[in-house]
Amino acid sequence: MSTTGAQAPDEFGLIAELFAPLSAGCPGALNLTDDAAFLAAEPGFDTVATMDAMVAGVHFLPDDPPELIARKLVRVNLSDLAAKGAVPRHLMLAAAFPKGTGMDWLRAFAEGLRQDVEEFGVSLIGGDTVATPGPLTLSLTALGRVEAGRGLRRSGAVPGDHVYVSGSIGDGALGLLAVQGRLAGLPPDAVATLAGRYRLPQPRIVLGPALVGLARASMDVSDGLVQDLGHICRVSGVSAVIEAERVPLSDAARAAVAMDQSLLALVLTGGDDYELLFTVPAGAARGIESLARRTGVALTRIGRIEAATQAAGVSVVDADGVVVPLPRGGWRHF
Ligand SMILES: Nc1ncnc2c1ncn2[C@@H]1O[C@H](COP(=O)(O)OP(=O)(O)O)[C@@H](O)[C@H]1O
Ligand SMILES: Cc1ncc(C[n+]2csc(CCOP(=O)(O)OP(=O)(O)O)c2C)c(N)n1
Ligand SMILES: [Mg+2]
Ligand SMILES: [Mg+2]
Ligand SMILES: [Mg+2]
Repeated sequence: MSTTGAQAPDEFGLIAELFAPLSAGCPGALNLTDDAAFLAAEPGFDTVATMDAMVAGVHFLPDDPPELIARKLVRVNLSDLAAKGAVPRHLMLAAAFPKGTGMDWLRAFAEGLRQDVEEFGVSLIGGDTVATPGPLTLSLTALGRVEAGRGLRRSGAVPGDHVYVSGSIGDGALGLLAVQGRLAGLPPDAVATLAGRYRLPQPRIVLGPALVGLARASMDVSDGLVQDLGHICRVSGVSAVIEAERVPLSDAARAAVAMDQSLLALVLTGGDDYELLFTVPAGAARGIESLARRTGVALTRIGRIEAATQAAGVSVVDADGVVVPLPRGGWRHF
């Protein structure tokens, strides 16, 4: 690689050394030496395309480890593909690195990408690399495939459906508090677990495709459980009730809420979960149980779909059926 010094990246050397090896699984990417990549259309499949951006200070902390920033970027996108029932195939990365970013940082970032490209069996087929006077800004496009016409949508929930969520809710939002040192009093192993869930979400890439033909509506939880279920409700023309005590909490999150009850609202609305939220007909409970066993992912019924009441009407009720007041449903950038 031609650089003017060990720590001075050069745009084309960077692409050749750090990113081109990640394209190896896709011959049409031409080793990242052309204007664009060529992807053969696959008969019988729909291509599913999604894009999420991440900005330092907004989605992660500027001094988070570069490997984990890269892997979180991959995972938040694969989470969207999983939510559509799609199997991930290709990634495209637009990266705006702050001027002065050193080669060590960039190598570590590419190493994180490499780990997840390998783990999830995808290829980096293109992108763009620029320098910015602003904060680190990353955008990833993820392409996947699903049997034609069978992809899962946010629309399709009907009154009487049961609402399910995968894994546990609230760890990501609590994890941000953990990495900021704002969960003093929590045992160190719980702090570490929550921090890990914030920095390295686990996209449900096996569960998502297995929900095809089973879920009536599906999305991933990124902004916050309540707000995101509101999106399903709005496009499905229904409302929903979440029973707060049914929402699955990890042991670490349970310990945090036991320490400070006010954290329950953060669990329900804080986001950064990257779990799947879906509805199924009431009679599908056995199918869901066996799916949970097969995938090893906990699937918990947290509520029900009802006829539309108000716009995006999601209410959260406690064990006595009393509405739990929440200041907001989830994260909003604006
Ligand atoms: N700047 C944009 N240009 C085009 N489409 C966008 C833009 N921002 C968001 N979208 C689209 O709006 C929809 C909702 O986006 P978003 O709330 O970010 O979904 P998610 O939380 O799953 O990433 C998606 O279909 C997304 O592709
Ligand atoms: C440093 C930091 N502050 C705050 C948050 C909380 N946060 C920022 S964006 C966001 C929502 C998810 O990001 P978004 O860009 O909306 O992704 P999408 O919903 O499009 O998948 C959350 C919960 C965070 N992850 N990191
Ligand atoms: Mg998005
Ligand atoms: Mg999503
Ligand atoms: Mg969002």
